Amino acid sequence: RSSKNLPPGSLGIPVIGQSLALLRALRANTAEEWIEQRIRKYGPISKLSLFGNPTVFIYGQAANKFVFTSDGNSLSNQQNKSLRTILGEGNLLELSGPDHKRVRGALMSFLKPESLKNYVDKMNEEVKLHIEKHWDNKQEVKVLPLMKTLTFNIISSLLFGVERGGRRDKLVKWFEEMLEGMWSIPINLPFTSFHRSLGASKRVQNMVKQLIEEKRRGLVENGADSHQDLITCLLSICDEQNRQVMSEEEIVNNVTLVMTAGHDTSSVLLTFMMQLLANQPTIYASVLQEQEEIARGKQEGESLTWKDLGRMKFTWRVALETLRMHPPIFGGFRKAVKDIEYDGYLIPKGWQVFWVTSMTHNDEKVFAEPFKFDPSRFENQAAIPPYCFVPFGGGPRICPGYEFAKIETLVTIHYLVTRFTWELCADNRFSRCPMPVPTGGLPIKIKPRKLI
Ligand code: HEM
Repeated sequence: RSSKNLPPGSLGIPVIGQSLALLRALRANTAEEWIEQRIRKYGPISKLSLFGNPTVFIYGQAANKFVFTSDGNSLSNQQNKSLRTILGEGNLLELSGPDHKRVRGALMSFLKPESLKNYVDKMNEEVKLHIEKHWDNKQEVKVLPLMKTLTFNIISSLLFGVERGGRRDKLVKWFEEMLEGMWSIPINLPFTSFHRSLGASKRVQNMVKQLIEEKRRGLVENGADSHQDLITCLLSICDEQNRQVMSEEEIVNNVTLVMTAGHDTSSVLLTFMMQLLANQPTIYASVLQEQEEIARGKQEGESLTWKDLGRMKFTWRVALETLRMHPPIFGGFRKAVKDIEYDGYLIPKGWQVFWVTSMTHNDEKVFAEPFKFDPSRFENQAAIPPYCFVPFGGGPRICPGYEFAKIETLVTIHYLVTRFTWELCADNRFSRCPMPVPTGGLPIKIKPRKLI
């Protein structure tokens, strides 16, 4: 045991600790203040108890670097038990060392920009169909639920090759049931939400197994394109001995993870972009100008291309600034694999380490006037100190869906901005559950617009 002391703070009431206080603050959207208060009381490093585990909260550039770059020998990934059971033990979040590298490498072979650039057309088609079905001829829409539908459909089509129809409808229903219990207490009794979620997860996983079988047949019998979707791609990746790099169970677990990790996050980003654009007329005008220039160069019905996305520089800066101010992921946990000394204190083996995204995002030493919406901060991203802008995390576990999220965001905003004008019907408040949810799911009044 180290001679260092534990950080200041209290572990609170057994089991419950400070979990309810944090959850209450998240729901009231005062979690940042709640954390500021802790810092004023205990300083930059403090102990508390969250979700049944003793925890050390740390923040700032050095803390982020420590969390994101520590290898599995000092900090391992720490997910709650419900999430782990529902997604399955072979999901990337549970893996470390060579297994993490192997599975992540396989996922990246589909999610890297060089592969994804071939799917802009497909993304484009999903977005246009979504707008025809849910936005055209409407006066009022709720943005968040629609963005969830859209991002789910994009994932179904691009990653699983499940197109519109009965199968996709079933998948979305089970998937939503599965999500409900992911952050629940892991008690498996017939009336608990964890139990319902586990049942839904079985159905989702069975469908993925069925898909795997179909894709395997497609590859063997019909010589299908190995890059037609994520599942086919994962089935085709082999090592030097020609053995499949990922087991079937790993494919099932990771396909379910990607569905979960890529769905809410992107829909939250799109929703807050719509809100911020409605509140920022000058920025909205610049986004519109950029998008109209691209739209004017297109024939009727012509799809956006990878090159077009490369020209949407200002729009992407707006997305980055939205992520700075409203990061979908509030923060996360790691687990100390051994006793660790950090900043003069002891983090004992088995304790959690808690990091919070907005601590550096709202730090005026890093981002001047942090509460001002200013996309120009991202004109020179290299000037932002490392480990300070972390909506996608950092280090070896940095979000592998970054490029996927970027493409779907740019394509969606292109069509929404060029085809509609909108005004907000509710206030700008939101709560976190744990993703940010704006009042009423962000209802807006929309009007169609023509290209000028
Ligand atoms: C705006 C959209 C998104 C945001 C803000 C976001 C944020 C994050 C963050 C913060 C992490 C790291 C968590 C940690 O270090 O503990 C992460 C990991 C991950 N994300 Fe995303 N994400 C987004 C979109 C996506 C998409 C579209 C996909 C899939 C297509 C995806 C798949 C994943 C996966 C698989 C991991 C785990 C990586 C690992 O452990 O190595 N994400 N994401």
